[in-house]
Amino acid sequence: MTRTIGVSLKMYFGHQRTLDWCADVAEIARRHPAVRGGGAELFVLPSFPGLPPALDLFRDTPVEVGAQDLFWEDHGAYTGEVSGAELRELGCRHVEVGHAERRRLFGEDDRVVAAKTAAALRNGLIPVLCLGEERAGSTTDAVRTCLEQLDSALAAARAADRVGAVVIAYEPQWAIGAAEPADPEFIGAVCGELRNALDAEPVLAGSRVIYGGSAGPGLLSTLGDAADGLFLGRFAHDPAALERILDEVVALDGVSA
Ligand SMILES: O=C(CO)COP(=O)(O)O
Repeated sequence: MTRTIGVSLKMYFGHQRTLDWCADVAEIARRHPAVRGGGAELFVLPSFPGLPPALDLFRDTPVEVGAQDLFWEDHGAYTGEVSGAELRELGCRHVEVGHAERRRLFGEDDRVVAAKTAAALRNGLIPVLCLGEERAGSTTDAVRTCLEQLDSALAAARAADRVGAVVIAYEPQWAIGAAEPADPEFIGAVCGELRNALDAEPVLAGSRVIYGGSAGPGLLSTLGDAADGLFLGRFAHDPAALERILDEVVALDGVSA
């Protein structure tokens, strides 16, 4: 199976460090068997100014580049915003929508998330749709929250008849920025239910369910096939850590082959 491995650099790095990190990851991607053999699909989300140089640095690799946010309109008097149309024109493939930090710090609510998801799909971008419960609780509660968020996030795209493949990043909010990820069994149970929901809808064919929230080396091996991959933050800042995760993809492929 192909594993989807995404990295959001959030606002951690300055410009030069972003370029150095992308150059190191491009070098790993050019030679790593997980990427060369198609076992891992890698996408990277730098800050907006990092997009054009990152697209250049990854040009001769299969690594996809995307943005951490977009505006819900495509053109106009929206000072400071960046449209999905421009991201697509640049060559972006993915765009993140609904991250817990945007909800908490920038007041993005379900309506905004739905409008941005529709804008992504309308512009041919794959939304990396972040879903997750605020507080740790039962898997039943987590699944219910995620399914409600998924339904609400897709509402505007459905109304416009523009639903397509998405990457769902299941990110329990309480596990973001923590020392450890959520319990692998818990992750597997929630991702499994999200997978069932996606499989029930042919318009969502090709969608992926990946896990984020203090994910790092070692987690993928434990999860096995319970998730389609990982959405990484801090624990991918060292390119060597990302390489170890790609090594895990190779080992898992060996196991399931
Ligand atoms: O929010 C995340 C990815 O977007 C996860 O971040 P951390 O892995 O740093 O907790």
